[in-house]
Amino acid sequence: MEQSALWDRYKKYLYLNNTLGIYIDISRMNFSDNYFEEIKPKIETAFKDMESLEKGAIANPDEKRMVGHFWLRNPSLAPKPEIREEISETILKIKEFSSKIHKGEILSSTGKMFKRVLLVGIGGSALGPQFVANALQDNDTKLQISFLDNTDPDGFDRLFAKIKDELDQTIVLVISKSGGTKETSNGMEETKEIFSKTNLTFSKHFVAITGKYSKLHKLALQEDWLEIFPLWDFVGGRTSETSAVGLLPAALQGIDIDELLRGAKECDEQTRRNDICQNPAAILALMWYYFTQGVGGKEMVIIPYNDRLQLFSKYLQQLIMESLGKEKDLNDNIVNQGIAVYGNKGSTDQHSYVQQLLDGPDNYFITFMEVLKKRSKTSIILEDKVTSGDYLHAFLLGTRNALTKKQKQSITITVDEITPYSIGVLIALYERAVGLYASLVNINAYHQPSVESGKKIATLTINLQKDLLSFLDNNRGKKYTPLEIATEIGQNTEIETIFKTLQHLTANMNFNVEKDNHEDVFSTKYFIKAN
Ligand SMILES: O=P(O)(O)OC[C@H]1O[C@](O)(CO)[C@@H](O)[C@@H]1O
Repeated sequence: MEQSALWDRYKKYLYLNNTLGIYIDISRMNFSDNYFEEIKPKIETAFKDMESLEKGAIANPDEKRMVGHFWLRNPSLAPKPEIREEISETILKIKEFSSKIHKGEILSSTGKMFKRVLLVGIGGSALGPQFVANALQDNDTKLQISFLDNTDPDGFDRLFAKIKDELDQTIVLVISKSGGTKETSNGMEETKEIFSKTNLTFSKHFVAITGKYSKLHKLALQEDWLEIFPLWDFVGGRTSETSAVGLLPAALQGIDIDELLRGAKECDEQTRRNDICQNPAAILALMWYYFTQGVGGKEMVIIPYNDRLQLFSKYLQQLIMESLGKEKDLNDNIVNQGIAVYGNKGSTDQHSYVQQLLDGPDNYFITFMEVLKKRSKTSIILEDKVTSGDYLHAFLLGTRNALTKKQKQSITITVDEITPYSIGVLIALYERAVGLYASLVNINAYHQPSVESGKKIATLTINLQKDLLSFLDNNRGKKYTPLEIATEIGQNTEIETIFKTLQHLTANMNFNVEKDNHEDVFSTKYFIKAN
């Protein structure tokens, strides 16, 4: 398309909202001029689905629960008075608690002011807080934040070494909606251990954010933790950033959570509109739908030209892929829906995978994210009339044009600046776009039926490890090949798992499993020395 025709298309389709401080340019997606008209009946059904969701319909049939993350930023919309009260009370409690921490009215177990937050959580219980911290935390932050979002022992050690001198001034947020996620409970136990090794009373540092009556809730009550904040059934992990999951860590860091909530609330108001061209979430969802033809199997590359948005793609990866990656549609047909999400930041990505985007397979569309205000002070002039921010701007336009020249499609989202408000807007925008897209392709965006399968197999592996350790322990001094062990414990079909578990055990020192090296790795014998 000629440059002048592109400009006409740009003007025709630019979504611009001064209240939200956002522009969405879809002119470089190749939909036809009658696309919105043709798709109207479908998106109108999606609008209706969303409306009933907001009114409290059971939108998650297998889990039999409501989906109400929108109520978190506008409690008056919640369908029941007790929900409204609980949401408002929790926001108040978060603010009061954080203010007491900041003023030193709540002190650590050693009577010191808290300086650090350690967040222990995974998936939706960490990705939002990580994204928001990276976007909004500055040097004047009230409390520095770190994260444990895995069950990697080396990861634990590295982080504990980093914060060990300030452990007595660290507040630990253990976040788990279900209260039973293994990675999180392992992180919690390892953190407790570090506290007790340092002779600190952990309970005076630990705060739980979890569902009522969950295992974690009971434990926090029983061990008399510093505080407990609620999570509700109607908030899914990946849409929990505007619940205590996101608000408490943000408030502790000194981020203005009222502004974050206001951004999300005002974005919800705009994305509730039934006119496609006035609804930024509908515009996004319809672009995704246009590109995937409603059958998925494509890639969405998110490239923000701003370091603060670097974790946005990681955050969206869960929001989009856990919501839209589904085997079956709502009528039980096998559809294998999904859009793969990846990205990092510009212009860094220009020096990484953009080469493939330009020359490789044509199975993706890009969302460029532009932030108009590059800095809060004036910049040095690097060369005649040019600053570093001008280069950031130029690289975005350069890459975008280079891709257009190669017939690659892209959306560009522009925000005025990165503030708690604009971050709230972006979160609500994508939450709603995901919901609308799910309706368009007739899937349930609010369950994750298959994530359990990996967890179940992990449990079987752990049980197998226990069995083989008991066997070696009961036969100390005797040496066995993996196959002999498998036969002895009656698990011949699990030979590969047994082989890999033996390799894992001998590489670690915990249970004294040793091996006699043999040149045929499968004939190597394993044993525990006799006492
Ligand atoms: O907050 P929880 O219950 O610990 O769950 C953590 C994450 O695990 C999942 O349930 C699935 O892996 C995610 O949906 C969720 O965000």
